[in-house]
Amino acid sequence: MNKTHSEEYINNNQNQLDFTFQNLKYSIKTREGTKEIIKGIDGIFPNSQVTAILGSSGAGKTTLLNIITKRITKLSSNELEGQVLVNGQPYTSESFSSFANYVMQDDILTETMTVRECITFAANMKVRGGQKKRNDLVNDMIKQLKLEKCQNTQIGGQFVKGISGGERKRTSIGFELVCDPQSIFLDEPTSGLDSFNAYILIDMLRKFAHEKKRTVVFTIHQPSSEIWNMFDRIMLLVNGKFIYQGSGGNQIQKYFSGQGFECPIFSNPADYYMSLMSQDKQINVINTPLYFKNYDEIIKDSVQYQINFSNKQEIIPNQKFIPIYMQFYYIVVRTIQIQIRSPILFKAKLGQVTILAVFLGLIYYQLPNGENDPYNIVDARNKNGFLFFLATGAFMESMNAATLSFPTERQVFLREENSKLYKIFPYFFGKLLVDLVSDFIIPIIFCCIVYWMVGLRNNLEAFLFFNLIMIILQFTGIAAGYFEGCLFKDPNLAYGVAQLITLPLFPFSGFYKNSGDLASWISWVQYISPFNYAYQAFVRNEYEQTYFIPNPIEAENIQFTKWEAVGYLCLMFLGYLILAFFFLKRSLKTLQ
Ligand SMILES: Nc1ncnc2c1ncn2[C@@H]1O[C@H](COP(=O)(O)OP(=O)(O)OP(=O)(O)O)[C@@H](O)[C@H]1O
Repeated sequence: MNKTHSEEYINNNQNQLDFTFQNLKYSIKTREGTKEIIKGIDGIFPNSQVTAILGSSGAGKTTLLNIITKRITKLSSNELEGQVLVNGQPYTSESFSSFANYVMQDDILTETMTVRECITFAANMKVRGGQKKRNDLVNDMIKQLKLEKCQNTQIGGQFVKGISGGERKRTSIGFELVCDPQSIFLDEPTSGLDSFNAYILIDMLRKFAHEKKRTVVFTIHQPSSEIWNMFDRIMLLVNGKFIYQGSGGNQIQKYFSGQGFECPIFSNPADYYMSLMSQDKQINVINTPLYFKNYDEIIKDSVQYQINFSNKQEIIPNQKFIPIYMQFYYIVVRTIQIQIRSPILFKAKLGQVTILAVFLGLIYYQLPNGENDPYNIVDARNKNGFLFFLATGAFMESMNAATLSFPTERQVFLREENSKLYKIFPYFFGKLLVDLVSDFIIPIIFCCIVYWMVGLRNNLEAFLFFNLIMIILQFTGIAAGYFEGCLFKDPNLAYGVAQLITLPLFPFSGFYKNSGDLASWISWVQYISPFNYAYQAFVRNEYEQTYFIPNPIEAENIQFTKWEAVGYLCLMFLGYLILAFFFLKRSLKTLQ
């Protein structure tokens, strides 16, 4: 062997992963008591093989997969015991994602993205190398999964019809497989697929295992006999314990026929063994202890032997985070794509703002500036009412929209975070950047209409400062919305609580009640009210030069300069963002 070949041999060997588990027990605490789900089992998922886990519903297949993939960890509400290793080494959920991927039962994908864009996003986030390499991988994956016809169709969801359930499942698989992980775990990958497409998929996974020496493990219900014959290794699980673990094909048939459970000719072995495992039949309930006894006597030692001699080579993970700035870039590009795909949202906002601006402009049309009647308190009060309306309306409008943003994307975010596609920092700030930029134009349009219609101070500097206040106010609203959205996972709850937290701050704006008249025990609230700072900035900006006597700046007890007020709004913006980031980080949990 020359040097290159020997290096390649070592690398290939190091990339072959054997997952082993010993004395694995898992139980959960319920109101009725402790429920044992996995009952002290040993096993091995060898590299270069396809392992299928079968069992009746509720046998513990998904739970076993969730434990091996580190989606289940020890909590106060459960008990988890035993050793789970890869190549003889323990691993964490973080390190798992550097050499393995997991396709869960639920296909959580971004609804407005197309099939190709979804798979490309995963490739961009996890595959190192040039764009050409990534494009080739994506093209290959689309071809292998037979997704060519729908590659440019949006995933779709509750409101938009998109791809079919089977195509969705295959896209989910492509999303994980495109990164060429050293091992892949799949929970019921064939559910929703017709028998032909199920066959194609398992064949593809088999080639992936055999040709690339990858570890492939999945749970499966009702495989056809053609699919059954493709399994290298089969695990049969009944009530959290194995009744068989070993090679597929003739060997499993020999094992069971040796015990008097002969699979009838011309019947599908999978159906036959599933019928043996069903706990709905009385005869199986009677036979189950016998299955376990035979397993302990005939199979257990050989599994132990395989575990002892499993691959112990050092692992060289092949999936690493791309640099943070690249993660940020791809998040930004995707968020823009999502926003462009929902032009209705932007148009609705634009329409709403324009109509509102004209409406307000008509109601407050050309308010007097006090030149002809400086003592007219009603005129000054009308103008203040308008400024107060802006201070609250602009904030609430942007906050409400932003409140829904995180909860509605939560599942996708958790799924991608669990797959370690990106870190929370680029996700959060990538989204924020797009939201801020797209919301930049709206307040400017609003100001251009309303400022001159209402007849506010006829001065360019005052007009520009008015725009600045509106922009900062909208940004603060977005940050407040992020905070409330990160606090709750349910969009409706987040929206409701946002109103509950914000509405009580209205009276502390200085308009409804003069800030100098607030009782001392409650007057501190004005300092956490964004409406107070916005209202003060608007009033200062408008009445810096005025004919009104007394000057409303004094009458309204305005304490801050306009720059100070805007500065405090900026601080609130930062404060909300820090809180939002903290709660988003805290909300991270392992998807099971
Ligand atoms: N958090 C939980 N709380 C209560 N019971 C649970 C919990 N998680 C799992 N179980 C129970 O554990 C058992 C095994 O669940 P699991 O999802 O692993 O079964 P499964 O073999 O994958 O079933 P299926 O084929 O129907 O998906 C079931 O009886 C399930 O109800």
